Amino acid sequence: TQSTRPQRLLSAVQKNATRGDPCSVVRAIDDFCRHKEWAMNVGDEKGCILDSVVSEMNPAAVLELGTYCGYSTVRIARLLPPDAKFITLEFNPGFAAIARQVIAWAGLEEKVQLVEGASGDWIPKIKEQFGIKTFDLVFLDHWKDRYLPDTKLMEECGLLRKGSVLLADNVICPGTPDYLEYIRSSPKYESRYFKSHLEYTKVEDGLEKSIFLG
Ligand SMILES: Nc1ncnc2c1ncn2CCCCCNC(=O)c1cc(-c2ccc(F)cc2)cc(O)c1O
Ligand SMILES: [Mg+2]
Repeated sequence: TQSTRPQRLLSAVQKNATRGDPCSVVRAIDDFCRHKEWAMNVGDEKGCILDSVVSEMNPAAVLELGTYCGYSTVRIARLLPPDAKFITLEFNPGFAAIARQVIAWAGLEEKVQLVEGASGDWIPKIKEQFGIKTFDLVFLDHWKDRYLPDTKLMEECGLLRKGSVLLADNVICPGTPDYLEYIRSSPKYESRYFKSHLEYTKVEDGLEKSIFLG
């Protein structure tokens, strides 16, 4: 049977990366996506911006919306302190199955809790299910028309505290116009745009970093 792109990406990791070495997993995926098949990972250029935000925050609790193959999951988890809580939500079971194996190849399965389901269903249950009060960092990389409703939902569920950071991928391409309009005009957030490029291309894209002011 025909393999899927995530399956071919996983094969490239298993062939070219060293077990237990997150950086070699990141490099293997970037090489595969740049030279063999494009895939919608945050990529190396925006990934460095993600790294700097994670390192600067040293977060105790992180939420990722949209795991895909686990590329950004590995980038984030490799930088977290040992007792940090990291939840990543993936809607597509096929993607989740690949991501689990990519995360395991990197040796980071102990640091990540991959939950299968839709963000809108899970966000209201996170507090009770995972014993998390608030998130220090949320990385939004799922359906672009879910960024705004899910941000409002996280506010309503009390998952954000003064200083929580939302980092949103793809605010230019594919674009999240309603989210940008809200977050940049809301007095509850202080926002900054990090100009970059769509992963593995010359097309403009960027990350929007927004600090919740409470
Ligand atoms: N837990 C959950 N809840 C709700 N939805 C959930 C979910 N978990 C997953 N999804 C469903 C998200 C599916 C993938 C989202 N990402 C994207 O759609 C995406 C697309 C591009 C792209 C750009 C230019 C092009 F020409 C083509 C594609 C680039 C990116 O960096 C992207 O992140
Ligand atoms: Mg993305």
